[in-house]
Amino acid sequence: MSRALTEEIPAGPALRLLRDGLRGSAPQLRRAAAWSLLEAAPAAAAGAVVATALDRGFLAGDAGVGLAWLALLVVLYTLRALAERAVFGPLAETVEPLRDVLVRRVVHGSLHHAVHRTRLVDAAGVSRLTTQCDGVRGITGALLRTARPLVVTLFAASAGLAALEPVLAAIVMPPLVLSVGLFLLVMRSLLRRRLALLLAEEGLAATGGEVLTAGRDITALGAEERAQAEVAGAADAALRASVTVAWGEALRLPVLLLGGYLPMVALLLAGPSLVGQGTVTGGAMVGAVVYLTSYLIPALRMMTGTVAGYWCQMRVLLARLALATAVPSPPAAEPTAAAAPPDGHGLEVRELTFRYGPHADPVLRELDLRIPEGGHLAIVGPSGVGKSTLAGLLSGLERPGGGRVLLGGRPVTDLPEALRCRLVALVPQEAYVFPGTLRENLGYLVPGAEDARLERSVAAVGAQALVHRLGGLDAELADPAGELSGGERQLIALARVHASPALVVVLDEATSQLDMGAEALAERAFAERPGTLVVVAHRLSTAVRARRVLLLDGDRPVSGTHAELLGASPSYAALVGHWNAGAAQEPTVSRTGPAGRTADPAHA
Ligand SMILES: Nc1ncnc2c1ncn2[C@@H]1O[C@H](COP(=O)(O)OP(=O)(O)OP(=O)(O)O)[C@@H](O)[C@H]1O
Repeated sequence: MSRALTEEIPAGPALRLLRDGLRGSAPQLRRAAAWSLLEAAPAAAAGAVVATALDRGFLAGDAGVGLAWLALLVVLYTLRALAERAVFGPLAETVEPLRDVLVRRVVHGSLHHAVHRTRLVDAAGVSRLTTQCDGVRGITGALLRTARPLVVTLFAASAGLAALEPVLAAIVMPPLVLSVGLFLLVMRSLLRRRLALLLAEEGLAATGGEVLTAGRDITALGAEERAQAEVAGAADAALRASVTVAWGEALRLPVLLLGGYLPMVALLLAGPSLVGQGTVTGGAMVGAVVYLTSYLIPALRMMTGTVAGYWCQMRVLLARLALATAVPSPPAAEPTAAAAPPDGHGLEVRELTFRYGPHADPVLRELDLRIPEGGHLAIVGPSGVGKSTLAGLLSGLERPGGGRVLLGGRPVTDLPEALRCRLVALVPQEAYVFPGTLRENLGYLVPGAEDARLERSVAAVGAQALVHRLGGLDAELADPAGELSGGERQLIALARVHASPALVVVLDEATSQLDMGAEALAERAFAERPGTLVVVAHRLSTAVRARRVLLLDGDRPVSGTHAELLGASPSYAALVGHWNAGAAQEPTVSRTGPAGRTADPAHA
């Protein structure tokens, strides 16, 4: 087995994931263990009961006594059936929370990778992972149903045999203990071989699937031989892995022979002379055989077969989940730097460079920009030039590839996340309104806020009519995406951020679905709110209202007031011309905007 393969299925994270998933289920597992003791009653007593039934009943010529003792077995098996039934409750209460923990990990990990773009996350991948969570739940349930009674049976039958006749236990136990030890030793290699087979089979299925779906392309490119070689290679690998597993499985035989059949032969060889000498009774001999054949040998067979198989599948699934959901632990912050709050809420961008992939062209290249505390900047530029990217960088959601983004003199991405989320709010174009009451939605960034504060923000951004129509702050939004228009959702998101304590607000086309009047009102509300405001402009009027405008235009970003840029930048003038042409469809844009606020070139 290759080293790479073993590394692909690390045990540590898989076992940690299982431990985390079972952490809250200790009481349920204790309850299941308690029922297991009752379940073990027949395994502990069967040999002794049979021995007594023989010695005192059937062999002593009193069949009634023998039958009475055998009736005790019926009682014990009935108790075991009741215990088996009762154990399902705690088992369900164990495996369901385990599944929930795993699904939460999947969601958390997927969101983390999607947000930080550290891994490609698609719906099919997430759904595959949640199916694997179900797999772990099922196998854990199966393991708890099989491995738990198996262990209990091994101990109970051994103890029963020792109590029945120590001489016979001395014959049976040493090879049995040796075989269990041997199995635990070979289990590791068996597990590795089964894991290798599973991976090889998956590899074969994946290669075969790819070749089948790309059949036309393969024919068009004349790549039949190569495709055939790839499938044949994967099939060979699966075949080799199967042979290795078969050899590994063969190890079960010596384990069974040593632990099960060798004691049986020893009992049969030693039995007649022991019985003849009167060292043991005939009933005890039969009782020992009952322990061995009815409990110990089946338990050994189960341990080396079914349980090992379940455990192997479980390890694979858990390892997959652990790898897929692992998120890097946040870098340790410098203690003093992390503690220092930013000095004010002005933004400064120094030689900022950003690209989405290591080999992609930079979206932003060595950009310099200053937005003083309380400043109001509009970002404009053609589609795809990097406006939203810059908005994400200013908010600290993206980490610069080169250069720095400083908030109050401190790199914005270095701020403790809770502080950054309190200080900076980004409102994207796609407003998110979640199912819940309007109050919960509006107060999401200020938990426990008084209604008056929320209502002030609602009024400021012009959402009163909407809130009134929905039925006030208590109104329940069951399906916001279905029952609210895009513009209405934007109004709620705007009011939510307006009510928040954020000192830096970045609106990324956050008013794009409002009409011009509503947009002007909302922007004025934010301009009048204390703090620094950055608006990615959807319309010319936004740029006109801002104190300063940044035009992103390829490698030559320029900034100034609207009037300055109109005179100095042909690109800006062209953009304005283009906007004006588009605005002819909409109500006229005045120089001061509907809110009557004149752009002030004197303030940056
Ligand atoms: N997650 C991403 N991965 C790779 N490339 C991206 C990603 N997001 C954006 N880009 C690319 O980066 C460039 C800038 O995108 P951005 O969304 O910042 O532009 P924009 O100016 O806001 O565009 P628009 O006005 O159309 O919203 C575009 O070429 C875009 O395709």
